[in-house]
Amino acid sequence: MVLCPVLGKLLQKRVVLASASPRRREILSNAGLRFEVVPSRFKEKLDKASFPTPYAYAVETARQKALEVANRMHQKDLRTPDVVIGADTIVTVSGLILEKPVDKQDAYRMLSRLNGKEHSVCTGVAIVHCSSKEGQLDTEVSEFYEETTVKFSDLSEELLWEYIHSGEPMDKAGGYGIQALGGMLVEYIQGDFLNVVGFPLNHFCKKLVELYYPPRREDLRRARQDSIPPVDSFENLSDVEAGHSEPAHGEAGRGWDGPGAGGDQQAGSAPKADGYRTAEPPPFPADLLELIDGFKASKALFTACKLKLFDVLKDEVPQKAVDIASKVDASVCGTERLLDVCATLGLLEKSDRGYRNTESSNLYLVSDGEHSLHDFIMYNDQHTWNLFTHLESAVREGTNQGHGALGRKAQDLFQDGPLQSKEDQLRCVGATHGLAKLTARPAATAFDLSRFSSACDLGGCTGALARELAREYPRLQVTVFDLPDVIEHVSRFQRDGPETARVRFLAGDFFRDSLPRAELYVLSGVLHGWPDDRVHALLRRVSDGAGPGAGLLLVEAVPDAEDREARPGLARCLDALLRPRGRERSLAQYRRLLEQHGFGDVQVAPAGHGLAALLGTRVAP
Ligand SMILES: C[S@@+](CC[C@H](N)C(=O)[O-])C[C@H]1O[C@@H](n2cnc3c(N)ncnc32)[C@H](O)[C@@H]1O
Repeated sequence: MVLCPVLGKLLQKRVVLASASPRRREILSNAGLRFEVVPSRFKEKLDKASFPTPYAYAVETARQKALEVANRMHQKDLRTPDVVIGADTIVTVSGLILEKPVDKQDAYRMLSRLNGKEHSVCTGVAIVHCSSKEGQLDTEVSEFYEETTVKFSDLSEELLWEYIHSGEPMDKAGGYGIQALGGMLVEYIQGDFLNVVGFPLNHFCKKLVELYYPPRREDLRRARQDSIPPVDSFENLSDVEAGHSEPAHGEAGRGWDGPGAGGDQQAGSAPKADGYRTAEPPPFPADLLELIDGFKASKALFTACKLKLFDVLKDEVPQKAVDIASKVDASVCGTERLLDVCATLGLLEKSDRGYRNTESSNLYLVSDGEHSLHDFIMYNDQHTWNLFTHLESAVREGTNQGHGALGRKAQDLFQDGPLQSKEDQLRCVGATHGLAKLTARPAATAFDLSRFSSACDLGGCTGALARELAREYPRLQVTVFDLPDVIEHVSRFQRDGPETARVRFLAGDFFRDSLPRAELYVLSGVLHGWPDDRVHALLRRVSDGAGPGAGLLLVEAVPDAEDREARPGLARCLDALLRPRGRERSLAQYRRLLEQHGFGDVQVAPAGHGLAALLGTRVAP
């Protein structure tokens, strides 16, 4: 839905956002704008001292970013974009400009500077209108900036470091993101919230009003006597009222009222049944094309990980394609193309000196990093990719396709014990570890568990959640209970920490072997993998071993209506159709399972990333 009629003015145009920021992308797409994303390669290295004000610097950076994309697309594409939007957000405190932190120490320096004080967040925005005349690119640039004042609370060192370790500060100006965890640091703001997130939508719309609905002649005549009234409202404007449909400086005669633009059809341009005029081309389906190409982007990432490109580039020093190609034993032309695609996807930075990892690639894509998702990506490449080639039959038959995709007989999939090669097992363990590292902290802190002194994480894999629990509750001893084939690999995923001594690993089968005694049992991401009879069998065993007052903590993805609308929910919904065994269950169904097995007083809390946590207490039998 187009929320603001003036944005409808851009619907028939090829609009490009010259920014890799997911936050800007979200703000603009939530407002109904359709656009392509082409991250700018302009390096933010203008001499700050040469600008009279910080906002002049932000506006110029935004302008350069947008112009770089406009020029590149004009040279490389058959179609020049109509509008390119560039933006640059900076944080200033006591006259100093803070951009994105380069590492954790830098993030600490920035956040300490902001601690307990007011600072200013300024976003410069450039709207570049492009046209091509005899093969030459012609551009007209409109620019503006928006400033918001933000006040941080007095924050402890501990909190600052905890926030830094969450990884959130790294790709954000000033080292914090107000829309997520960073919101906790902020006492108040004065001004536009979305400006702090990364894009001043309100001012952007006002600017479009200025451009697309310039004052009428009679207004100008009146304005000669009075002063020009500021544009402070855009909600009620329509083409009919304003009598214009192109920017003041744009090409004439291409007016089109897109759906939601609020304009009437004009005489002589018969509307078709789908609402578009016969003579006008329909809007460029950028979102659809992006969706069609989506699998190529995933496969490019999978291939780059398989070749270990990100391992080669983990040093800060940029490297040339030819050197990278020889290190990964691949062709120079193929490697160069893949590197360019990775740079376009925002996974690498490209400069005259070569390619290098972004901060986020160093963190998540290098294969041996503490937070590496390499195994998870490889698992998706090798297993999930194949599984999804069976989506059509899964949808037609309404059954899981694990047997087809994995080449096994259906009944084998319900066997306990090892089903895969050692190499596959290790990859599965690594994949589970990578994901569990992302979700462990919110799961461990969803409830106050300080009343328990012992816990047993059933199917706890490498102990990612167990370690978070031990870190959060200093008197808690945690046993991780998992299959022998898994426990065999866990040492590869351990790092030293003060909690290490309070986490132990025990090999066993939770359907057959006796379960360790504990005050708190944990089942995280386990139950959805089993059909009802197995879930009841497992819960019966847990319930039999738990004394009155013992806790059972469940952490599971819960597919509710809202979740299905979100992308991760959508993917999980299809996963559930394709996975070999197990089933999705609602929050109410999990709650009922707990109660059926003697766990009452069930509390529910969100555990982040679409997961829910449920905590039940064993009632006396
Ligand atoms: C999807 S993983 C969840 C891992 C972890 N709890 C988490 O939250 O990320 C399921 C875990 O259950 C373990 N598991 C499966 N069957 C088991 C059994 N019969 N006995 C013990 N553990 C088992 C698997 O080895 C795996 O580590």
